[in-house]
Amino acid sequence: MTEPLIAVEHLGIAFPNNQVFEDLNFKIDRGDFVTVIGENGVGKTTLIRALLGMLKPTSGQIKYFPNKKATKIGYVPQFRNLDQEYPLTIEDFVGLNVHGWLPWLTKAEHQQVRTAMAVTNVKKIAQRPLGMASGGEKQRAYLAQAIVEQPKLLILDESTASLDNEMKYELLDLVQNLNQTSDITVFFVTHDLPLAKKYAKHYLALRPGEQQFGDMADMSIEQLKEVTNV
Ligand SMILES: Nc1ncnc2c1ncn2[C@@H]1O[C@H](COP(=O)(O)OP(=O)(O)OP(=O)(O)O)[C@@H](O)[C@H]1O
Repeated sequence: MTEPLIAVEHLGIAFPNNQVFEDLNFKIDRGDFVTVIGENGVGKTTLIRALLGMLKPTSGQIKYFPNKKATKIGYVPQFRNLDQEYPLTIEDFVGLNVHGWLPWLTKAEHQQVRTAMAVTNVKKIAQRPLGMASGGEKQRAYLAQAIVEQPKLLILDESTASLDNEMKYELLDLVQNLNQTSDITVFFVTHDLPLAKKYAKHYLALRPGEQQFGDMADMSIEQLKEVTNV
């Protein structure tokens, strides 16, 4: 049996007076494209924070293969409009996620930034201040920033919410391309079931106190709705 990228085993997470997860179990295989669906407040963001190592489980564990350090994670947040005055260019913004030894970017690191911009289709607008970019361009810049250090896992946290249809599909086409060509495993949190159905290979449906993990091919959109509604 091949090793997964991440295994979540008997995970429990509790806040004061709120047990979000009690016994959550699933695996993310290398190369997978997993969508996470569930009602508001069921714990999707909490799960992301735990995967990123920002929240300590109250029980159970998250195992990273071969180890946590080698399992670099890129993160694309939900779209929020940045101020037009936001001064950094798209190229500067993507470069923020390069953590080299020197305080400035080396030639190789500049090349890394250019590669990330090329595959996310923002290279032509590299010198545009990020605040002046359109919604879709901003999300593509976030995607470029998330992949610039070649993560193994890319987490999309409702990254397509508030984008219009064309931009949503454009962003997810790029993500699918990265998934298929660059050894990037995708963990996509969304409320958009048609989008999840089109791109994901597996789904993780969260409900209070239970979860269901399965093949997306086996599920219709109606069935996806059923497994997430309480
Ligand atoms: N730091 C915290 N302290 C206390 N309770 C919290 C904290 N963070 C989240 N919660 C609670 O944990 C539960 C899960 O929240 P979470 O944000 O993970 O849900 P979600 O599925 O991402 O929701 P949404 O779809 O609305 O984004 C909620 O009841 C929330 O109020």
